[in-house]
Amino acid sequence: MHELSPHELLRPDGTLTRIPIGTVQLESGAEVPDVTLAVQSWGRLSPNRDNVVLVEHALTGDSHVTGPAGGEHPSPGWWEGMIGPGAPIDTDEWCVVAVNVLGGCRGSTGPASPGPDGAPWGSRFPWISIRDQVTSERMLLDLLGIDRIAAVVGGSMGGMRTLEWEIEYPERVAAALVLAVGARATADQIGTQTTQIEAVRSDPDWQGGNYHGTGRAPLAGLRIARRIAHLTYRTEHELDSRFANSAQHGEDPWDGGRYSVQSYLEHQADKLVGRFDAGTYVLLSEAMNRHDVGRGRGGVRAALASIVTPTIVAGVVSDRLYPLRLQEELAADIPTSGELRVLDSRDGHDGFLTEADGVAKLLAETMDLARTHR
Ligand SMILES: N[C@@H](CCO)C(=O)O
Repeated sequence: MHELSPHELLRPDGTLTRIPIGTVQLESGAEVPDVTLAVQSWGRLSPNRDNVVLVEHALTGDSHVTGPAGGEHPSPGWWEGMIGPGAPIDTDEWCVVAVNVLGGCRGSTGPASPGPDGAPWGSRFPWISIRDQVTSERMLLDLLGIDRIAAVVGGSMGGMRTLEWEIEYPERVAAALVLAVGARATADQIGTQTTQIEAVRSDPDWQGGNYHGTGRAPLAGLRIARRIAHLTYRTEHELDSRFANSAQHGEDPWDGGRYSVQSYLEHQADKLVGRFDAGTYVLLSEAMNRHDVGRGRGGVRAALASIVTPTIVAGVVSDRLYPLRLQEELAADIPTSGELRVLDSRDGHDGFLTEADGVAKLLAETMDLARTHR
C-alpha cells in the first residue's frame, strides 16, 4: 500500500486524521504500545516543512481548535477565530497542527481505547507525565519529517507542553507563547485536582477504573469534579455579578429548587460528561499534578534558564488557579522572554479561552517572532 506523505497526512481543511506513531516510552519506564494520535491541521505544509505551528490544548480541549460542532466534534473549536486565512495565525502562511494528547479521549490512545488484548485499557493504562505527552508529539513530528516548528502555543495544560517543548527540544522550536500556566504545579492546584480525582474515584461506578464496556460509568463523580474545577476557572466577582444569590428561573432553593449558579455549574458539568471520559480526566489531572519543568534538570530556575526560544509569557489578571505571580516567575527566569503580557479579564483562568481580542494580539505577536526566527 502507498504510504501517505506528510503533505497528505496533514490535511489543509481541519479534517481529523488518526496517525499511528508506534510505542511511546514513558518517563516512568513503562511503555504504551500502538499509540495513535488524533491530529487536525489547517493550511498547507510548505515544501521544506518549516511553517508548522503547534497549538496545544488544555485539560478538556482537543484537536478541534477551530471549526463548527458536528460529526466527530461535540463542540465548536475552542479558539474560534484564531486560525484561518487572514486570522492571527494566518493559514495562508502557516500550517497549524493540533494533536489530542496521549491519554486523551478525543481520538488519541487513552484509557478508553482498546489495550493490547483488545479490551479497554481502563486502569491498566500506565500513568503519564506532561513530558510523555510531548514525547508522543515529537514522535509524530519525526514521522512527518518536521525538524523545526515555527511556533508552539498553548494555555494551561497546553502551556505546560509548550514549556516542555522549549526545554526538551531547544533546537526544534523557533518561537513560543506560554499562557496562563506556571513552571510547576502549586499546592493549590494539586489540592483542587486531587479533590476532583477523589470525586471521580469515589463514584461506585468507577469500578477501579475498569468501567469501560460495563454499561456504567462514574458520571456523577465526573460531574462533581467539573463543578469544583469550573469554580477555579472563573472568579468570585464574575460569578457574583452574574448570579448573586438568585434562584434559578422557576425554582425555589428554599423548597428543593436550585440557585442559578448551581444550575450554571450543573450545565457545565452535563456538557463535559457528554463528551469526556472520566479515566482520561483522572489520568490528565494526575499528569498536571506532576508538572514540574525542574524535575531532573537541577530545579525550576535552571530549567527555565536553559530556554533559548524567543518566548512570550502571558497571564490573565484575575486568574486564581494560575495566578499572575507564576507567569511573573516565568517571564523573569526565561532569558529569551520579553516583558510579561497581561490579559485584562474578569473571567479568571478561562480568560485564555474567552478573551478573543487579547489572545489574538498575543498570537499575532508570536507569529511575528516565528517569522523572524524560523
Ligand atoms: N476550561 C479549561 C480549563 C483548564 O485549562 C479546560 O476545561 O480545559
